[in-house]
Amino acid sequence: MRRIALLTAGGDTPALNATIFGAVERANELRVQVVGIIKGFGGLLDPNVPHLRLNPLYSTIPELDPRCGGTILGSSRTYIDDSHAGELQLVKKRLDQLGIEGLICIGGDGTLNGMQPISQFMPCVLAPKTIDNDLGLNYLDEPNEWVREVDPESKKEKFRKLPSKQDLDLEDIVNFATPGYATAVYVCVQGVQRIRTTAESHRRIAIVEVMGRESGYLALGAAYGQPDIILIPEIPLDYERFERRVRDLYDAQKNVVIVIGEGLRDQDGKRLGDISQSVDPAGNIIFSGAAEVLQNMLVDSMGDHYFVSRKRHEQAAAATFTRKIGHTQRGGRPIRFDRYYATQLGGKAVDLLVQRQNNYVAILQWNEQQGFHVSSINGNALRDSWRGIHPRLLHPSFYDEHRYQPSKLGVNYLSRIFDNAIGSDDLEILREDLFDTGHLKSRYQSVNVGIHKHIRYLSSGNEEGPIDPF
Ligand SMILES: Nc1ncnc2c1ncn2[C@@H]1O[C@H](COP(=O)(O)OP(=O)(O)OP(=O)(O)O)[C@@H](O)[C@H]1O
Ligand SMILES: O=P(O)(O)OC[C@H]1O[C@](O)(CO)[C@@H](O)[C@@H]1O
Repeated sequence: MRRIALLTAGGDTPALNATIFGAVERANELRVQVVGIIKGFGGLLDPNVPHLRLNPLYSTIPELDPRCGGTILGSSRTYIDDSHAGELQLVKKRLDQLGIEGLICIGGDGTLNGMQPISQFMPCVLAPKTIDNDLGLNYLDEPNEWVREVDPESKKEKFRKLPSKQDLDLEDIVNFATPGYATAVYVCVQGVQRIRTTAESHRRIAIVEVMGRESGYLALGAAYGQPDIILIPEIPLDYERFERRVRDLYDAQKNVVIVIGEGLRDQDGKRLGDISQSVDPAGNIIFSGAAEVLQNMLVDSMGDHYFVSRKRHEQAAAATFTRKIGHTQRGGRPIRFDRYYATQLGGKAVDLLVQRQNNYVAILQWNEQQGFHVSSINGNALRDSWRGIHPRLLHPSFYDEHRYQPSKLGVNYLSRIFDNAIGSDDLEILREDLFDTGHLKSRYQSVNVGIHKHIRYLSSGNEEGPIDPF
């Protein structure tokens, strides 16, 4: 393979540039040219196909820094409709015009779905990324535990995961952790710790919402910040029991810190934050505040009287507050775990592609004997009976729903990832860089400005035949 393309799709993560870097460095060694496609699958749907050379003369462009968060290629959730034959034909034609022989998509479960139709006409490999840590399987048989149902009201097709049929063994997990997850947890933990001391001082109940639309991995990881209660999307909220626990904790310690995953559901399976019906281009529902809904429930059921009787607050509303860690989870410098394994997974994706392992996924595995190591799996192994790929849900054995905390196995899982996740340079950068006086004197230099100068468009080449971007 002489020339490959690479794109990043879905929500960004702090480790995307590290994955791109790993892929480009490996391509340099193998003398493979790498073309970056701008803004995910959207770049392939755009008739101009904005793209850039990532390694002219087999040397990586200086703008590609594995220590910088985000993606220099930009990302989108633009949907390629494979039922629209003409759309796929256009994508094929455009990739052919660029002389592309294989495609690496860096993304999560959605991106792997989006890659499927393209892999019908061109070798494709997925390099994993997602802060949600939901790309992969708890065990190989898991795709067979999804069932298809038709919603009686909307008549729309829905997929539901049946209860796990298998106990979990950490060594069975397919893709133990995904680049982006560790840094996002690092940010959540710092957020929870900072919220705690102010909740303590002001005798308040804090509800901290973290991302993870389907899966509770981020909420579970936030346990390092020692919240009192963790609520995850996989376990429907038993409100009465939860409220009793909140009262007990508040009586004892005059403050409570609660972490909730944004996709938290009630007993009827309805998501608390799902109060708007809007969806993004990938079809994901845009959530609008599970934390606020939970706060309102506490305000209503505990009432002002509860807080007044304890001489702590005049009103329940003033005694409770919500904070979303929000997009800070997705941004900034990746910590060592992410940098190191993202780079390796990028390199592995190039190896798989040049070996023409079509529709393969580069994965990060863990076992007692080897520790973490990169490996691969055929994308078909992640597909259900209807050929769809689903987000990996947090296995119930990772969570102790009675204590609202990680279970023993959950602690074991997290400690494999986080025991050694931070490098000394991650700490040193704080001391050296955060209060650099230079930051006060110079404006932020966006990498987009430099990258923009490299971007080329298909329309500037010969539309009829292959163009040579190199
Ligand atoms: N079922 C699907 N079929 C075709 N394309 C899909 C499908 N699901 C998602 N995609 C496309 O894949 C891309 C990424 O999807 P999505 O936004 O769900 O993110 P992701 O890859 O799951 O990563 P993350 O969860 O970290 O955001 C989008 O461009 C989206 O349109
Ligand atoms: O950046 P957006 O489009 O608001 O997406 C937010 C979503 O992206 C993710 O970070 C990754 O899919 C989710 O955890 C979150 O729900």
